Amino acid sequence: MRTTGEIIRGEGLTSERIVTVDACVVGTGAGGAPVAAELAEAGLRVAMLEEGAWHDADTFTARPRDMAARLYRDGGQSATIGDPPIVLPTGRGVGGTTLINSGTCFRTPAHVLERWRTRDGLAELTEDELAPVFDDVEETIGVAEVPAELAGENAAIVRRGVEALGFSGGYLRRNARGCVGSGVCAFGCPAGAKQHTGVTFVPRAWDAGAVLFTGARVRDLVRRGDRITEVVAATTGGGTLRVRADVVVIACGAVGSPLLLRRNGLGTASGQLGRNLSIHPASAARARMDHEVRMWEGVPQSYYVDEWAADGIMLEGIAAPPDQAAISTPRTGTELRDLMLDVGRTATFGVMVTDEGRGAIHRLLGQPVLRYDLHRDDAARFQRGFVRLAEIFFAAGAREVMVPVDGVPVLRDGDVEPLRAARVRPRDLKLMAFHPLGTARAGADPARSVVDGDLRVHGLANLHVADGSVVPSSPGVNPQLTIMALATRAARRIAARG
Ligand SMILES: Cc1cc2nc3c(=O)[nH]c(=O)nc-3n(C[C@H](O)[C@H](O)[C@H](O)COP(=O)(O)OP(=O)(O)OC[C@H]3O[C@@H](n4cnc5c(N)ncnc54)[C@H](O)[C@@H]3O)c2cc1C
Repeated sequence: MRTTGEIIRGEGLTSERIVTVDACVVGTGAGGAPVAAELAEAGLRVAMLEEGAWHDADTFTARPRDMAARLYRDGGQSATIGDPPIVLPTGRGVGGTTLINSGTCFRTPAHVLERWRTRDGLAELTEDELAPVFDDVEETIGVAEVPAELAGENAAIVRRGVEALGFSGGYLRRNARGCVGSGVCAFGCPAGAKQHTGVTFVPRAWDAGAVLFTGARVRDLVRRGDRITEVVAATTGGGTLRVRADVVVIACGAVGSPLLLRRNGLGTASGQLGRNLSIHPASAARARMDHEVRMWEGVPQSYYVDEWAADGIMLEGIAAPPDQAAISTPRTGTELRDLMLDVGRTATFGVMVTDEGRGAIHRLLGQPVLRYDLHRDDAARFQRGFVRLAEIFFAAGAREVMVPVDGVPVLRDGDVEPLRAARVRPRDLKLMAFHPLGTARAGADPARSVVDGDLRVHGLANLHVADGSVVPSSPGVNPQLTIMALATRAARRIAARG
């Protein structure tokens, strides 16, 4: 497989350019790139349009403050408004958010597929139907379990606690061939190990003749009857790119796709476009240990605890280099200074919740606005998750545990009662989220969903959406494999229809 192919950069497109292809795929993240690869390999002439740039791994500095501005939309500062406000970063570049994600890979759980079949009428999404698709996706992106020696002491601490208490946990499966544990997955893998879609599916598409346009922000979708005839993008060079195609696939992510469709008056019939936003809200607790942890050494997200997955609570590794840890620690002044002086002996671990709450996406003054209020049942899940995580840390020998919950003191001497007894409201929590989903959800009923089971927009013959926005409900696990599998399956169905 090639690692580079034909890139037409938007900076060089300063006037109008018209391109005619069989298929136009907008966005090169977890959804778009697999579609482009599949359609090109099926013999279609494919154009990939990506708003962001192509980034070579050898330009990645491993310094969060350099890389966030380069690889994230809005420098990683995007957030929801609501109770509480939640930081919700996404990637921008060839590879989309897979370029800066942690590389964790879970298949869609069976009970989630069952829900999509019964609630959403997606009868064909069975484990048997999807198993070969997952196999193919995992082979393309090189999914394998993290070896213990790369997992780092941060994960080893939690593993010791989990084993002492008899809970269920394990090393995560990830897409990082030749990982050396650089510890900065979220800021562009400097070893080039992470197998994001820009270095896996995009080269597959290139090998089959596809062309990639970068710096091309799609704004308009020209409609004739029930078909989209032209995709129009503004280029970074100030030009206009017009792509005429028989098949159009929108894969701008769960924020970008509903906004693009709504701007063009498409997919709005059910009233569901832009609604049903789920985000898997997440947070992290810190533990001060008596020994050196150096949490930034090894794979930051290498271990998980799924003992309470049925209750919608997953614990997953999260760790950061010291500068990033300083930014993300919800403390100030001398308290922050003291914590940072001890950062070498600090362990962190995350709590992620399968959310009941749902948000919505709007556009205001040209900017996306995400409204999301944490459901009180989800606040209770965080409380239960933090109690369990604190118990795990104490079982592993933690001196003290800090949870990002207003009003809860630092926990000491193995005593989690101050946290268990607290009345935790949504506004008391400091949260982040990494998995926007559901804003153009798939379903059999056009009155309740935006796309059908083949990810085609209801009522339109050749317009598809293939990204996180089509995921019908919060899957409870990190979603990249789900998105890649749904996109791959949809592309195969498009190609088979001819
Ligand atoms: C820090 C972080 C860590 C994560 N870790 C994991 C993990 O370990 N495992 C996991 O499963 N998931 C993880 N995720 C989430 C996962 O990466 C995303 O769910 C997934 O990439 C979403 O895929 P997508 O196709 O919906 O969107 P994206 O991957 O975001 O791709 C959308 C692409 O469309 C482009 N685009 C947008 N608008 C336009 C436009 N108008 N014109 C042209 N192009 C456009 C964007 O620039 C972007 O490249 C993580 C996310 C973050 C932020």
